[in-house]
Amino acid sequence: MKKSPLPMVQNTSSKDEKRTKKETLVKLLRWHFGHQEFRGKQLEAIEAVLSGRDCFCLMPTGGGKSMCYQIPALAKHGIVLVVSPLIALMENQVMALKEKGIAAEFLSSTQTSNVRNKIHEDLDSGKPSARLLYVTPELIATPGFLSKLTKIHNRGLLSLVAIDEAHCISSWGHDFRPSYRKLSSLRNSLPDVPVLALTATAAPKVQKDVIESLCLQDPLVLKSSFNRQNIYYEGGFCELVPGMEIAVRYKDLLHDFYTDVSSVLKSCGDVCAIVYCLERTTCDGLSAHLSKNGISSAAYHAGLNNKLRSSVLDDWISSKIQVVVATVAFGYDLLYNFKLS
Ligand SMILES: Nc1ncnc2c1ncn2[C@@H]1O[C@H](COP(=O)(O)OP(=O)(O)OP(=O)(O)O)[C@@H](O)[C@H]1O
Repeated sequence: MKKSPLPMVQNTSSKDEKRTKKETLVKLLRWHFGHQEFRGKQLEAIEAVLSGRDCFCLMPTGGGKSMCYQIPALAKHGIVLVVSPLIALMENQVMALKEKGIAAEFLSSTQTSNVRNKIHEDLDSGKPSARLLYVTPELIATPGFLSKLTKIHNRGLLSLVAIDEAHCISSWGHDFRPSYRKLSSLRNSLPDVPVLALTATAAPKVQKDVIESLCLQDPLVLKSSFNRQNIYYEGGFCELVPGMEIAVRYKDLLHDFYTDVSSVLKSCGDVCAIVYCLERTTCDGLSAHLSKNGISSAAYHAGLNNKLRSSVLDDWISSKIQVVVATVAFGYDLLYNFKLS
């Protein structure tokens, strides 16, 4: 169902008007997304970009980063351009927005030329219906697309550029993507469009690199707390605390961490689990220990060939095995190669 539009935010400055602005934004949040209040630094980020200021926003995974550009798309005339590293993520977000009656599109090589042409026609029209346009950094790097963006901007129709997973721009980050570095061309071509960089990667080196590479000007830097209420830090060896979902224990204080992991898993019952380790040899050793103790498990790391990795992943997803003992290669493959792309 398509909802009728709510009032746009006006560019005003007095205290009363500021309150009205906030109320309007909260109304948009409730009306379109059904959330009662903004979380963490969302409102600050939204207000910053709506006032035309660049913003660097650090929020934990699942912290609600997308709201920081989705609300501005509804609050202001024009299009919000969202740069996202994964087609699967773009597709998911666009689908979810369309279900809420919000006009959003993505452009990717996976679409038929018919679909792409329709989106381009909409963008070329003086009054595009799309409020959010999701694209990959590779598309931004093409001269044709950049000149299209410039035309949209010259018609006063580009309100914000949001760079999701902005840590991909930094070679210090864990997901470096060379095409992200070319995003600096956006600042040159669209000098007065505010840029919002969003990431969950907290390293100061990465933050500095993102801000410099994107040529953010006097950005508002926002950092949400990464403290999770459901994570409990233990001083020594003890049992999982009732009501707490996760307990953190110091490995060095444990007599035998293989045995400890094994008994924690057993106490959790018939649940599936991922145990992350820093080294491949630890994955192999711990997985063998768990299997010997009656917990069906397999190791997963970059030292195994693709076929074996894929079959471990399938076995875990289909619950044939209960536990995967993995290096970070597991999360990366899951997201980028096998199931979600
Ligand atoms: N103000 C809010 N109140 C309640 N729920 C919210 C609020 N903002 C966002 N959410 C919900 O939080 C969840 C995570 O949001 P979102 O996907 O934007 O997080 P994210 O920070 O982009 O995560 P990721 O790092 O995985 O990309 C979603 O289900 C979203 O609807």
